[in-house]
Amino acid sequence: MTQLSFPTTEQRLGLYPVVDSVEWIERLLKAGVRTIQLRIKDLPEQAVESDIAHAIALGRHYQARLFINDYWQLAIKHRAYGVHLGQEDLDIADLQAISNAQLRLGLSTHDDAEMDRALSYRPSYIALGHIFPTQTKVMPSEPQGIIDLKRQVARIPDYSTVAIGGISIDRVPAVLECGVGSIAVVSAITQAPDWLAATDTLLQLIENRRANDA
Ligand SMILES: Cc1ncc(COP(=O)(O)OP(=O)(O)O)c(N)n1
Ligand SMILES: Cc1ncsc1CCOP(=O)(O)O
Ligand SMILES: [Mg+2]
Repeated sequence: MTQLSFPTTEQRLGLYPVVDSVEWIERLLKAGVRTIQLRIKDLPEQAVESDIAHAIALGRHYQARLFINDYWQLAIKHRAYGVHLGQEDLDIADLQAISNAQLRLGLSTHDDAEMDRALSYRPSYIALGHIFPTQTKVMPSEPQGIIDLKRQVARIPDYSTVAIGGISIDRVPAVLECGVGSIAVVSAITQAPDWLAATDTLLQLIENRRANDA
């Protein structure tokens, strides 16, 4: 087997919205977001291919870092910037194919053992979480919390890291204090009464820049 190797990505990926439609991808790219994930769950490949292809084309147009969740074959086929996989996905995905295609790889971790496993693949980034309780995904484990996040980020100071799970705007300063390079959010944007205002505030807090008026 050839050695697995994945391209690096920025150590600080900044604000990282995770969304479930091309409409959200387009409006957030227009607003100035530059790291983003399309996360469509549990549909057959043929039902999602055109949305995935469209999202990847938009990512390219806006020169953004567009990650595809789960659907790694389609991400390879349409040449996405990167793929995000969880621990269960690792059991079935062909990492060699992702490496051969030179897509960036992001991996989820929930504890030290999962981080050790993830590090053995030398991915482009490591996601940590869920940090706080979340309504967006049913989680089998307890939230990690801030103290564990800080300890785990300190374990891998040279890695690109992403915190996810229950991160509301008011929790962002405490999460940034942990030294993490990126904050992934779903509901802080998609459930906000004013998504553009929320995106603007998150960009200011995390990247020290303003959103474009959409
Ligand atoms: C940035 C980021 N972190 C974690 C996840 C969760 O991935 P996974 O554990 O595979 O769960 P699903 O998202 O597939 O339900 C993520 N998508 N993005
Ligand atoms: C996909 C995912 N993986 C771990 S937590 C989570 C959902 C995060 O959503 P929210 O930001 O709304 O808590
Ligand atoms: Mg997954």
